Amino acid sequence: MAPQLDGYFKQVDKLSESFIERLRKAVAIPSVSADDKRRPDVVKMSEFLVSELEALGAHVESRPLGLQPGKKDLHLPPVVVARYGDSPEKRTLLLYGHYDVQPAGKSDGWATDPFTLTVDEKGRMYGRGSTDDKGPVLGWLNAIQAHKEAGVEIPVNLLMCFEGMEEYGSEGLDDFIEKEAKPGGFFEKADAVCISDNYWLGTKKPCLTYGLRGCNYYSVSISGPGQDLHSGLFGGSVQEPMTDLVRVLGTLVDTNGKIKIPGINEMVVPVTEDEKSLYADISYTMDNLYESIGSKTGVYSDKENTLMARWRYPSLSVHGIEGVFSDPGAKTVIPAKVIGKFSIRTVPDMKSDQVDQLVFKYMKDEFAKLGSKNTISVELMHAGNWWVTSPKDWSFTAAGRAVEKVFGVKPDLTREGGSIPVTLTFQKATGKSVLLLPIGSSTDAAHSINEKLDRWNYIEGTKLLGAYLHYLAEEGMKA
Ligand SMILES: C[C@H](N)C(=O)N[C@@H](Cc1c[nH]cn1)C(=O)O
Ligand SMILES: [Zn+2]
Ligand SMILES: [Zn+2]
Repeated sequence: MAPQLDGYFKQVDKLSESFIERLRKAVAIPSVSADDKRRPDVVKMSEFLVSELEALGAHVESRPLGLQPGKKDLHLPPVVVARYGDSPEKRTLLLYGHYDVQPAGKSDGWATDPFTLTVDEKGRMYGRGSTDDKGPVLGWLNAIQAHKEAGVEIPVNLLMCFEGMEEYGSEGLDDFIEKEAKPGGFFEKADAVCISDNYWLGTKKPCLTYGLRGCNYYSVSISGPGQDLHSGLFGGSVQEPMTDLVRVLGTLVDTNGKIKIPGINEMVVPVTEDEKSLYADISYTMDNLYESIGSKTGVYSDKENTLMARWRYPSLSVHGIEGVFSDPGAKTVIPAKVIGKFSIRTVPDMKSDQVDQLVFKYMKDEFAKLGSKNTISVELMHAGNWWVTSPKDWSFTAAGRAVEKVFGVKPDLTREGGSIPVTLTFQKATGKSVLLLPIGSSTDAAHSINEKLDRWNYIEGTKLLGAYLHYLAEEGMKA
């Protein structure tokens, strides 16, 4: 195996500039799933993937998902499914990734245009989607290309599933996966599933991830006046929706992240001594946190509590308010209707529907305490489940060997604070091992301004993804 991998690695290095060009083209397509006006760009991004995969010789299909629930005449972007290799002698790996991105605008504070890949002198490649998740998705395509051009056979069959709504709760994908995993479906032959869509704990040491938090995302809308009002003419004589909203939002969570909604924390499984002992070996320091967040404003001063807060406890974040004055300057307006957005990251054993009921009741009760004549409505916008698995199967072993081969270290075993809604769906629908194999680092600023992927992570990460396929084939023979 080793000489074959050496040929593959050399080819990855040779092709590295073309891989960066591939990422440049992908980042230039603003495939923002949360913005209805950008839907044609999300579709364009799916077409880009189709043409890149076809050029590599894969069998590719663009599958429609129908209309987006709750939206009039707006179609969901297609799921791109592909097959590369179909040998009955080989194991089959199903890859999942997403080609949509979070919203981004220069006015948010980006140093460069978010949809122009900008590479600096240190090899940091800035652009929306560079690390989440266009870079890792293209990493798989790069791995196929480098194998082909090096004349090295890929020792497993590949199935691919790339979606365009992950950043909006993977609308419509659960049913699709369940159907395609059944006999006769596109994913029927999958022996394992691998997802590259999260991040290392630091900047140098790779990790294998065996857990994710879920995410229940809510909107709370408060309205009163029939239109926006002049605060000089009406301030003091009308009840203001914005005042009510900030007061109810302010009751959700305290400064140290404690969720104030009764019943939520009670659903969390207690920490065992065994679990506590796992944290000691993880390579993580408080400086890793400070480097990632760009400040020293963490809640805890030790790594155990910091990691537990990220991985195994729920959190509640307030994200924004629609309908407000948010430009520079001083506008004296009373907004007539405001919509707050917040989400709860869920963990074992929280039940999504029960969380919803607790949230709805709490918001209603807190609003009632204000004695306001305005009206409130709270809705769940989307929800995705948490997922935890055992990191001890053949796929994790294969990935651990690939990390050692490419990076010369044993990977950390981690859980992830973020969410990938369909992970549990893949596990349940296929009944197979699901592994998260990230290539991005803790400083990549996914979802934030100045998102980036380091050239080193992209290229060495492509080597890692390719090497994993070889060790998977080996481990698959033993399993
Ligand atoms: C971890 C993954 N790359 C990611 O960013 N997932 C999103 C998924 C999501 C859930 N609601 C909206 N988007 C996340 O964790 O926020
Ligand atoms: Zn994301
Ligand atoms: Zn992602």
